[in-house]
Amino acid sequence: MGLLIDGVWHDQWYDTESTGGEFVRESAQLRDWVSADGAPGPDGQPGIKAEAGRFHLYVCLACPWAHRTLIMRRLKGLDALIDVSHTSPLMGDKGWSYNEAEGSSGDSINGVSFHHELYTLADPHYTGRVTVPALWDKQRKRIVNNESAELVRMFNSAFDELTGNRLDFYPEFLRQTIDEINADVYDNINNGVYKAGFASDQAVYERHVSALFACLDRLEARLANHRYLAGAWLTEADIRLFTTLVRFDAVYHGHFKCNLYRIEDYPNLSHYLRELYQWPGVAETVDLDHIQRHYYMSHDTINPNAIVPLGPVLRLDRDHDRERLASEGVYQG
Ligand SMILES: N[C@@H](CCC(=O)N[C@@H](CS)C(=O)NCC(=O)O)C(=O)O
Repeated sequence: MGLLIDGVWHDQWYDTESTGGEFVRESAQLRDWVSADGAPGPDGQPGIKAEAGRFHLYVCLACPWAHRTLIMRRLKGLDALIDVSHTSPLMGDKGWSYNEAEGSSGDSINGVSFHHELYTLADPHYTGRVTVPALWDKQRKRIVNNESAELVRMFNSAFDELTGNRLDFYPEFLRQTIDEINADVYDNINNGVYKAGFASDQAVYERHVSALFACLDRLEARLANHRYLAGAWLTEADIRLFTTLVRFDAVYHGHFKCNLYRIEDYPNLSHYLRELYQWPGVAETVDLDHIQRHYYMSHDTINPNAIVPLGPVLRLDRDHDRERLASEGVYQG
């Protein structure tokens, strides 16, 4: 675990002392945008034209942010257009590695041993955290974008002409609802588990765990009469919630002490989780072995002996009862 300062790697745990025990996530810095015609991104980010075979996705299979991009890649039929390398699940003192002996795929594009080398290949003076996912441009030999929320949006539409896949996970008529849900879910759940788990102060931990479970209660109520978060359509909001839910009972409940309840204890959330897990293509993106090994073996301030628990047994392929609610599936643009 560490970061680059002026292109030099420093092994350093998150600094929660200067923030009163709070984990504060740094914003992603690389924000160029892949679009169908090379047009700029929605906030004016420099655009790059979508092309088959030009981009490579670097992920860690354990990472919930990277997992969003892997699901979108699969559901949008991009597997043949965007190839992938995955890191070792273990994040050691040099950060993410491509050590095949530990379960990485290796880096088939640049042949680097450590993920931070990709950041300094294009910018030898890079300063900041070195994160997955990262989308690599083979032509310009640099990371295009390292913000998963934006990669999800690009994958949703930029390659449609090339794939013929018109599934729209962010349809115009649902955007306001999706944006509102995303904001709540990001702050209290996706990032909420990290704010609880990395807190180094009792009161800070308690505040974030309380906010997390208050949000889970809101979602549980919503899912009583909505098949998906935005209603009858499956959208990116569901994909973004799924990657945290699927890690919850296996990791966040124990390792991050988010343990008032398990997802299994919520009737609607647990059945919803199983429906999404069983959605064609999704289960193949879930690697619970990498997920558990990553968290329990990479955070030595939290779990110094790096013992990985044997349970829980999740059985995500059990039946679910979500058919009782109306579904429109994914909107076709
Ligand atoms: N905003 C980024 C966050 C990505 C992120 O924090 N990834 C974690 C893995 S789960 C990471 O690489 N952390 C390394 C670090 O913080 O040093 C995104 O959503 O893409």
